[in-house]
Amino acid sequence: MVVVTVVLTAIKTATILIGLGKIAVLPFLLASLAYYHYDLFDPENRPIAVDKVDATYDFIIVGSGSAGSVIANRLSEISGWKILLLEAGDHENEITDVPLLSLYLHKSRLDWGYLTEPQPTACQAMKGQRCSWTRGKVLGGSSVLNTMIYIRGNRRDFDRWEALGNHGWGYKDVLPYFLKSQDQRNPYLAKNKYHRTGGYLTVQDSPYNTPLAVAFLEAGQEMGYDILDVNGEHQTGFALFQYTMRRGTRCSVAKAFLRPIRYRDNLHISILTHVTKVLIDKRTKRAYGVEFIKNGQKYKVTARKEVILSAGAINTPHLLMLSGIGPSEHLKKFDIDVLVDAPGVGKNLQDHIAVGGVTFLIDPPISLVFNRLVNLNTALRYAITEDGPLTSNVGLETAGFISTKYANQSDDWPDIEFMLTSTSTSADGGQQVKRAHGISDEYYREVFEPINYRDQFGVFPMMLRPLSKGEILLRSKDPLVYPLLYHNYLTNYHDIAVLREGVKAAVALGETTAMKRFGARLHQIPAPNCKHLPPYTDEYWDCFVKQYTLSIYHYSCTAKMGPRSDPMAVVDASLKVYGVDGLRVIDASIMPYITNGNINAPVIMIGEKGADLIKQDWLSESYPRNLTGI
Ligand SMILES: Cc1cc2nc3c(=O)[nH]c(=O)nc-3n(C[C@H](O)[C@H](O)[C@H](O)COP(=O)(O)OP(=O)(O)OC[C@H]3O[C@@H](n4cnc5c(N)ncnc54)[C@H](O)[C@@H]3O)c2cc1C
Repeated sequence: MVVVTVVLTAIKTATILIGLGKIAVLPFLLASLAYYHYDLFDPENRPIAVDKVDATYDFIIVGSGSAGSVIANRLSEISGWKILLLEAGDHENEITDVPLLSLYLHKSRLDWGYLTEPQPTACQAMKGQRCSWTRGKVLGGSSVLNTMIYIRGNRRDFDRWEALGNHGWGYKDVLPYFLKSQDQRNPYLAKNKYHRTGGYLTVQDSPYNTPLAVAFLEAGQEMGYDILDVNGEHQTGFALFQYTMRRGTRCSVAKAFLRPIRYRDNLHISILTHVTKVLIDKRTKRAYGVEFIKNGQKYKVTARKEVILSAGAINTPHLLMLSGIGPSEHLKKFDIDVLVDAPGVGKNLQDHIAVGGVTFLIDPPISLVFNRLVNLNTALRYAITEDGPLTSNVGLETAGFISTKYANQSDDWPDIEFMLTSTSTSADGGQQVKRAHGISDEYYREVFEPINYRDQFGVFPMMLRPLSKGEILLRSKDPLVYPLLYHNYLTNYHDIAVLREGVKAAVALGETTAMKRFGARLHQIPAPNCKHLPPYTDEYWDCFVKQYTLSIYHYSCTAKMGPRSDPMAVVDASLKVYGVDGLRVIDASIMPYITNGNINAPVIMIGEKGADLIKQDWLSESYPRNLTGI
């Protein structure tokens, strides 16, 4: 009876909350899960959320994403401190656990649903020329919607941060914080000094790979690259992805860092709570609390020690500006009292973009064709043996870090990451990928519809160190009105050139013997806006990269860390906001430059290190200075 009730509730959640009713196999999947994995369904497993918050806390954390959840865990280790974690979204659910279904979460109620302003330089294949900036609005933040790829970046990223004047952020300083979180389940990797077991965050290999995963590795070797651990000594080369997964299901930060501490009574978590402003004393310039809306009511809560903004690289600068910290002329236009003129807030926005549509058709039926895979058999495999196609991260199987001619070839700092997928845009017949990426009907119809449901693989070349920078501006002083998002992608010609070379290398990968074995051939229908240009020329590719420009959702750097001498720096190396006491930013916003790879692991590291910086400031001298715990 309990199982039946749980299944019915789960189906209701899946259909009403995130609109998954269209997957016919869903009820069966959920029933199998409930039967074999009651623990995953058990609502008692979830972090406990309070209905009402108290009047005051020691620390208030805004946002429970990849950084915020870590901070909530680490600060509440100190039993004498009382912590409040405020999150605009709701709990995760059973569907957010299933790796293959993550695209269904885009544009659902678990996504803020941001769209960029139309700009002519990129996303020309998208509806209204707007890029979809998917962002988690749920306990666990974007770690609940992401594709779980675990990449730490390159040691040079952090050494560059330090060289800018951010003492304590060099690679040797941050490596212990990557290790602190990690529970590496691959026994071979766990043995090397770059990995560790025993942390809260489970990192594992995919339980399921298609034959294409290994073929991609072989293709990389044929192109002259090594197969290596991309989170180890060197980065240039090919590898199967490592994922933040646990036994074939998503290991979000809520699962990793909040569930195990659900009984800590000094941590209060309030969900469906939208913070609208940081309260700052105008005279002393000290942050003393926040204002928020819950159940349609406005509330205030105060902090004895600090307010910590971990609302992510879009919402953190938005909140700073609403609170009077930002470019003064811009704030004045909206009649916002300027407390700190901080010109860097919302600027320096960096993201990783990839080129979509580099699709290869193949002959054997070995790729992830959606309607072939989501069936009773795969549902049972997922539920009983924790593997099978449902554990695939939407086909992302292999990484390739390569250097184009624009990177220093003798250095190990690649400028392109191939995301090699055993599926591609039209393998689901235009149902999910098209919707998630926001591709226009006309573009899809002309380019992809002719190969709906065909066996295919994709090479998504992602540019790692963009020079084009976007910005976030207020649209209104009403905190519930979304800000203006300008991506400015490809406004620096260098970025077009790097991506073009990335596409050429992707085409070359399809020509390797390893891929030709499957009859690989490039899908040739030209991009509609570029068909006047001769194919395979630089002019054609330069046009092509501006069409299906795909954000990889790594917005960052919008409240950057830097020394006081840098007028655009928003926080110092302790992540304290310049010009205000009692306020820190700890999330993807603080990166001065985006890291060389997918950024979830670096943001978790920032959460770990940020929590330690707080402890170092507030705990007595006798408290251990090295808090990495390893
Ligand atoms: C679809 C998708 C796929 C991705 N895939 C990968 C991947 O495979 N690998 C990888 O490394 N990275 C990936 N990323 C990126 C990575 O997940 C994010 O960069 C990272 O989670 C950002 O962490 P954060 O703490 O800065 O922000 P978030 O995790 O976004 O957390 C911010 C939290 O703050 C809450 N919040 C915001 N405003 C308010 C407010 N006013 N009041 C209360 N709460 C608020 C939000 O609801 C959210 O929960 C992906 C991201 C997305 C969206």
